[in-house]
Amino acid sequence: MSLLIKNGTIVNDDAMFKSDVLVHDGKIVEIAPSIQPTPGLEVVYATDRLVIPGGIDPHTHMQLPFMGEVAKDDFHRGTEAAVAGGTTMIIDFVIPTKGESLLVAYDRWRGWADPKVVCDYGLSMAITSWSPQIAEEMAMVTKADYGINSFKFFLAYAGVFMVRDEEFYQGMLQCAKLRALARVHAENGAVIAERCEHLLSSGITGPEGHTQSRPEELEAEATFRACTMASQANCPLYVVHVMSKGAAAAIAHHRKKGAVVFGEPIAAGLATDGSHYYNEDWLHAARYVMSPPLSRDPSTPNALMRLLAAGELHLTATDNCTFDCHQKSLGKDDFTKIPNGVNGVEDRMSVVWDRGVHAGIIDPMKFVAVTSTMAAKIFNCYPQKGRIAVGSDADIVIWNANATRTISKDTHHHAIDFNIFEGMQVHGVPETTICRGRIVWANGQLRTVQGAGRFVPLPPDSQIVFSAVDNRGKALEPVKVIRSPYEAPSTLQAHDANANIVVKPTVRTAIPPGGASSIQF
Ligand SMILES: NC(=O)NCCC(=O)O
Ligand SMILES: [Zn+2]
Ligand SMILES: [Zn+2]
Repeated sequence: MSLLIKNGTIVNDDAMFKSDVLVHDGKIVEIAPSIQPTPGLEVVYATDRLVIPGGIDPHTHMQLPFMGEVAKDDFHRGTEAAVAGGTTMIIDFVIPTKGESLLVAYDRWRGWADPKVVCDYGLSMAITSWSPQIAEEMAMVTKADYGINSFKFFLAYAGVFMVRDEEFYQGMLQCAKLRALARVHAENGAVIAERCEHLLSSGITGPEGHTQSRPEELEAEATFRACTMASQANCPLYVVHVMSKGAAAAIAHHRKKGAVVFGEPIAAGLATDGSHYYNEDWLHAARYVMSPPLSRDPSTPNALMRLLAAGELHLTATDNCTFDCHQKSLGKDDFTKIPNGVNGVEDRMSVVWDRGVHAGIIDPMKFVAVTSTMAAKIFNCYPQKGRIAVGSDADIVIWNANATRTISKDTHHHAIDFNIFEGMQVHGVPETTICRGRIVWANGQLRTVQGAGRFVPLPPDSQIVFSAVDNRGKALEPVKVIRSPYEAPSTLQAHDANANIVVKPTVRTAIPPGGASSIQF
């Protein structure tokens, strides 16, 4: 099957130029200023439009069983929403229950996703408990048959997904050994659990309790701690859903010291804020419940976009994990029972264009970088994905930068009955979405086939993630001091003979490798 895209402006993360694009059998086979249509060739005109790599959303939770419910967008509805919004690949998470084999959980997720996806997808694996078997299985799933190259650790959701610091550290040592990326949900789960109890016992049962149980500094603290621990393990780290300025500052602090850390803001955090939790309409407020919560500081969304522009944050995702009004209402008497999660996969591209490019903060190339190319590089499927180039997969979006649309539950493709961006008018519209050479979205209509998407195995040792790690590791190697055997001073030897006499040795200060110390002994 062949397709010709004519008269468009190609945008990659590093260049923009006018050119035609010829697609054959799912791949881009030619890029040239003017390619002549041949009989039988389907031609799509992209005059005054941008031709961009399809979006890659590296953080979704389709049909996730969570908090006693199952997320409404399954791999079918969720990927339909994705392509309607200009995203052509998602990376979802296998999340085993505590103690469960990674291999068993992996098979379950593949069983859910493979028959349903309408676009390509990859998988990341959560580590929710620690044992020698889990360490061994981590090694197995990084092999080509399984195609996992990242592992996520939750520092929140006490008793469910949360791991202890020592488990997280062991997990990161194993990630570093396997050349896999560690990802972290960074919040202080222990303090949050305490605060939830305190708020409930003070009579605060509504969604405002959710945000008050998770002040921003608990995200900042956990982000700083995670970065520090990753640095000690010499393991690259990817912080998912960066929701606050404090968390972003922690990432920037560690990057300035040479750490390999990536930060991912999400569509919700870039376009809306935590004022919704205080809405007097309970259901309105509950719809926004997610963790970490949306920032209560109204200047945060713009600040996060500026940090993307400055390169202090690196790529965008959505954390798409949708629960409908009925599911949200299960927490009507207790905010800790409101299923956590919001939509985003359909609207991310438009939201980032609107708040980023249209607002004059980023240019179209940076837009491509933060919605597609960086994800492809970090998760090691570049340039198969994330680039308009000969040989790349024909995952392409024809983007109308001048059109606007109004986001609404009435027109979206999610399986839920509300949209957290309801009523928002956004500039930047995906007019045509092409997945591996097939048009799946055009003229406002889906043309998808269930199961037509493919699983994309993600190999370890991504260049952008691991190239600095070995040299960095040399500076962290343990230092041994070669000394002559210790001989006790004669005064000590004399007193040793008399056990009743306590000897106070001369006080001196030692400076251990890695920094000055005031330890006295
Ligand atoms: N974020 C959220 O509230 N729900 C999805 C699970 C997670 O990523 O923490
Ligand atoms: Zn999370
Ligand atoms: Zn998530």
